[in-house]
Amino acid sequence: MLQQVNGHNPGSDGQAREYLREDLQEFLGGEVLLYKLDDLTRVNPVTLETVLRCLQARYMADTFYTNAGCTLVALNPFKPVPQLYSPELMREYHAAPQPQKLKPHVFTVGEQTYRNVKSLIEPVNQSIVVSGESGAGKTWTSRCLMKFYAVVATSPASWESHKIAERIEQRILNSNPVMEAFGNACTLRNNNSSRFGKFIQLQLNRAQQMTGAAVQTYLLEKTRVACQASSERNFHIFYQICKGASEDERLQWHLPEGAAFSWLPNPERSLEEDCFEVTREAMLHLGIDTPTQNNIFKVLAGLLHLGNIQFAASEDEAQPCQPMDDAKYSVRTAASLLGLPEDVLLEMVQIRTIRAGRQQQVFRKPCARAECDTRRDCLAKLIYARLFDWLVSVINSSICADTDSWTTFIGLLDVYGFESFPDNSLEQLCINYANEKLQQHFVAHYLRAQQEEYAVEGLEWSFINYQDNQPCLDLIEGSPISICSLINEECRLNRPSSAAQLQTRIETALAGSPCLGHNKLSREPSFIVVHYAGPVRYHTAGLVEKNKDPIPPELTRLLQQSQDPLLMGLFPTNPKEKTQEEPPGQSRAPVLTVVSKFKASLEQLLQVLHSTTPHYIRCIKPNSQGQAQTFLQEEVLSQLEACGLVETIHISAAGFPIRPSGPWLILLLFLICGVSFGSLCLQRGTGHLRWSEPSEWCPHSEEATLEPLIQDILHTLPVLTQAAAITGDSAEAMPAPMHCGRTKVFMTDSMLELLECGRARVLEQCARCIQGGWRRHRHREQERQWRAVMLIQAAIRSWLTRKHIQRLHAAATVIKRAWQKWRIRMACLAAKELDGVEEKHFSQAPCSLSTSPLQTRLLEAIIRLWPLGLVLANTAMGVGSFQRKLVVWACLQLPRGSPSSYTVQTAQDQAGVTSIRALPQGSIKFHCRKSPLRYADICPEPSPYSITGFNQILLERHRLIHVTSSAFTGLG
Ligand SMILES: Nc1ncnc2c1ncn2[C@@H]1O[C@H](COP(=O)(O)OP(=O)(O)OP(=O)(O)O)[C@@H](O)[C@H]1O
Repeated sequence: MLQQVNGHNPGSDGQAREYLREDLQEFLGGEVLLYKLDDLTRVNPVTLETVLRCLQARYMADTFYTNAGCTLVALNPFKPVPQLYSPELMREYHAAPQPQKLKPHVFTVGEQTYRNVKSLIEPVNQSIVVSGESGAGKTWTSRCLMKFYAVVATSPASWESHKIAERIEQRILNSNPVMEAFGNACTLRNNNSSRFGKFIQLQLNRAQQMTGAAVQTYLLEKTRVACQASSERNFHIFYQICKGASEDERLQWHLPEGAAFSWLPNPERSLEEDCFEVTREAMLHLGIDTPTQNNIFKVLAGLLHLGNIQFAASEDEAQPCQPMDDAKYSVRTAASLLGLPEDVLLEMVQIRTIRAGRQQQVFRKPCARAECDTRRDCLAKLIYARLFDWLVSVINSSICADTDSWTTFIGLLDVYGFESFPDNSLEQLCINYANEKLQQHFVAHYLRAQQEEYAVEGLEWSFINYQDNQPCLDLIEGSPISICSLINEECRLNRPSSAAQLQTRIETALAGSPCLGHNKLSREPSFIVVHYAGPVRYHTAGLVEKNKDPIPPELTRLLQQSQDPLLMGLFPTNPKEKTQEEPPGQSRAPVLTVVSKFKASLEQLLQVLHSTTPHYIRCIKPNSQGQAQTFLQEEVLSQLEACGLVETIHISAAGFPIRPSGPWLILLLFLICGVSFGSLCLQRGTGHLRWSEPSEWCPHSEEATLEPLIQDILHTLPVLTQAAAITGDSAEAMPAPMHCGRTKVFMTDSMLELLECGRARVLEQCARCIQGGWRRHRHREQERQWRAVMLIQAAIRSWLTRKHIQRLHAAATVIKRAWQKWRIRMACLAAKELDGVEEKHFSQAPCSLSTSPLQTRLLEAIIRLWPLGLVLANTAMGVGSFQRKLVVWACLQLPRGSPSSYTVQTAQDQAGVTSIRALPQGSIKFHCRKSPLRYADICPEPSPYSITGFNQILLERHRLIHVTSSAFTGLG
């Protein structure tokens, strides 16, 4: 046995009951804090009582959302909880890595669907089915979801596109108050009850931004325009115009303050939905300008006056019934507001036109008082239904995106809740039929399909009983005989319908159905249908007429004569348009009854739902009085029973209710076991893995490949489990079950959690590995770049140095030239400094000497004796100036070229040589202390001389003679 419900083998009934009682006591009396249980699958045992107690505990702790496996249970708080729906919270759920780990919320469902669309795993389109009884909070929930998508599915790309997206979202949100004003009404169960069903398709583009929306409506309860149950009200819009119109508008629309209208019951009740300004504002945003709005409200005022036309019974059948005295004003006003001639309007209501015979001769038959009332009501219903449809089309044209601008959608289905009144008719039958269909979708999609799949896949599964409503659906819509088919047949038979006859037909033809009942004590003809949400008794009186919904053709023709611009648009005089109002015999098309039209639209809706991944939100009404903090167990219990929540939890808890968010499992298998991506694909909604090419399916080969793969994972599990236990990731250290079917892998939520942990670890390792590799690569790259930078720097430096040296050379040349000039000048100056007398003689001597070979020889002889010569030259006595010079010249071996290349200075007043100077020998060299390379830290070799040349002082009196160069350090 693979699964056991609540952990027990179904043994004997008594024993099982005993176990259950013990479990129940243990659970309820135990330490478990019920309000902390976010998921009802953790309730143990799963019974109505435990589920109820858990929901109650959470409700009293102001926790309104609870997971129940695949379903979200939403309890109506009946009080404002603004912090629960703030944009910040929406963003928090949107940004959360795993929104499922946050507290259960309608935003979790919203985010999950949004991520599913993003993941692009088939089926990409999503739908959210919001169900529950009237007043449970379906419309509120849908509104919340729309606001959520308006916040999260916006375009952050550019300011302009953001503005466009904002405008679209605003329009989509503005459609709510308009549709609620025209389609909602205050009923006994809900002050703002939707009197129509709607499917809102939120259209997303490739970037998953909301680009538009489309609204599909179902079965507006148009009878409410002319007939309201006691303590109920007409559609909100009538009260809005009566309460919110300005003085001018009141005059125009003939709505004086405090005026009584028979179709406006309970006007004294003030609701927050009566806000006329909100509706007008929203209409304006949707592109309905003020003149058109005024036209609409004028027509609605006309309908209110039409309702005040009461007829007096005619004593003569041949004479038409006349309106009562006080109704004449109403006839006049209604006619003027509807743009119709007063007499024609009255005549059309009073007199029926009959066509008979082959020539289609026209006969006029005055109607009885009741029929006059019916025709009047029919006129009002016809106008209101057309107006509502027109409004929906205007809304759609305002919010709908071009077909090529959106690729995916999220559908929100908000249909009227299950209804059961003391007096139920065709409207309730249709509403409850729709609810049965949706329940069937849930049962088929989730409860039955999942269990059947386990069987097909070869898993051992102990089937859980659930309430399958298929027999009920068979009773209502089945083929060949069902309630719908019988009612339709009555319509086609074109005979006076009898309520008793219809009851008998239904009872006889459908006697075998387990869902058909009959209250023998009831005197009124009726039948009982045992719906999944409980038995409902439907009265057969008027059922066939309502199903026919006959619209006398003369009424349509009347409205085609209207001079009112709005009615002219609603009732065009288009001969091509063939409606069901055409007299029988002129059209061969089968008569479209209300039931057949509704059935067709439901089928269409179900087709859409089947093509999407469904998500379910069950709204629960904690009490029928609409009071906060009041949890009435009995009322909630009946709702839990009705929606089969306990069965859902059973299957979710015991089964494999994985709802993965993306291709994580494939990735995990790929990482852990090396499976290629192509070989597996994930089937969303069920959370099952299957092979990607079912056409090439070969069970044996597949099993052969899949089985070891799964075994590998199962072997990895203990490791994962231990790691999870160490890190405290998962509370349960026991390996969770995972099973391999023929073509799919099945696993539970805890298993999913475990695998998620393993995947996170593997991904972390991979990330580290990638990071290491990347760092190494980056380091190498940086080194390469560093070297290149050095090279470039060196090249630039050497270029700069070359440039600098060239500049220095140029400068040196300039300096050299200047120096040479200066030296010559200095030499001249130096020469002038010397003793002038001897100079004159002496200056010629070298020239003569230089030319005389004798002198040359003499000099060569003396040259070796220069030290002695110097001494002689230095003696003050006995040696003349010229001789002294000669001796010095000879001793020092001074060059013989230019006579100005040396000077011998003598003192005038003193004997002897004062100084001997020579002009610089050789070239001037500049040495710098620092390298001209800009950044190089290189010092030149220290040089003993900074500058050579200039004056060589060979002999200086009063000092020692240095035959070395004087240092001119300052010139460096
Ligand atoms: N989450 C919520 N927070 C606060 N109030 C809520 C919430 N949900 C519902 N309500 C209250 O309950 C009322 C009924 O809710 P709503 O109109 O959504 O019910 P419904 O299921 O759509 O009913 P119907 O089928 O008749 O249209 C709302 O007008 C609102 O006052």
